[in-house]
Amino acid sequence: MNDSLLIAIDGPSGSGKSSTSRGVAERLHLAYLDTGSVYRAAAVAWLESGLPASETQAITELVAESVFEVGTDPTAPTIAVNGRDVTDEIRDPGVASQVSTIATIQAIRDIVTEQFRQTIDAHDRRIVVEGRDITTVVAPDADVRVLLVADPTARIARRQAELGARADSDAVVDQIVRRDRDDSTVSQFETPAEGVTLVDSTHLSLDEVIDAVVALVPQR
Ligand SMILES: Nc1ncnc2c1ncn2[C@@H]1O[C@H](COP(=O)(O)OP(=O)(O)O)[C@@H](O)[C@H]1O
Ligand SMILES: Nc1ccn([C@H]2C[C@H](O)[C@@H](COP(=O)(O)OP(=O)(O)O)O2)c(=O)n1
Repeated sequence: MNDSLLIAIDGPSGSGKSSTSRGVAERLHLAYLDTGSVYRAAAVAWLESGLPASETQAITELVAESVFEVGTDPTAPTIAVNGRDVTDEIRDPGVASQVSTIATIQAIRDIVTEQFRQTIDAHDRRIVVEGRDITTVVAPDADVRVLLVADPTARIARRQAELGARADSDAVVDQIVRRDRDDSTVSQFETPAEGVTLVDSTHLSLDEVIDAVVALVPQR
């Protein structure tokens, strides 16, 4: 019997991918892979290196030589690069504002995509994977494929609420609107690809979104 259950969730920044994916993984006892955390950890390594953004070849080599370790427990996801835990550091606004430089280098996408597929296989394809190109590139053959969207105003408000006192309005808008624009030059996460279910979370609670995704799991 094939009991794989691979759930792919894509969407723009602040649409609720991480919260939803973690909730679905917990409910269905699946592992959880936050692919964005790897792009963010690669950005941490690059920013530390001091290489200019124009040095794409050297940045690609740096990422190729880096070792990423992703903790896939949905209750406590972690990310380390070259043996250093950067779980908290990857959320710094300075990383969020620069990460698209990494994410728009196609050679880097190819390297990490291969690593994501290895992680999926290492979990016998019982995993929820979230990002921007999971339904289209990383795992287009997933059992459940969802594009999770929400109005930009809702996404900005959510991110501001999350950052609380740390929130700088201009920076939050930049991280949502400008970053999505940059990221969408390399991934298609604004309209659902064929076979992908669109879920709009603008007026749904987190529990309702989790219910909507769980309801898509094929019964066998
Ligand atoms: N359906 C929802 N309704 C209200 N707030 C939500 C919902 N889903 C997520 N959030 C909140 O919005 C913020 C961004 O969610 P997150 O899961 O980090 O989004 P993403 O991974 O897509 O960037 C978090 O603070 C989260 O708690
Ligand atoms: N599969 C993926 C995952 C993330 N990315 C890019 C897009 C973002 O700029 C960064 C960080 O992604 P992340 O999902 O952590 O971003 P948000 O939390 O949604 O704001 O990586 C990507 O290009 N492809």
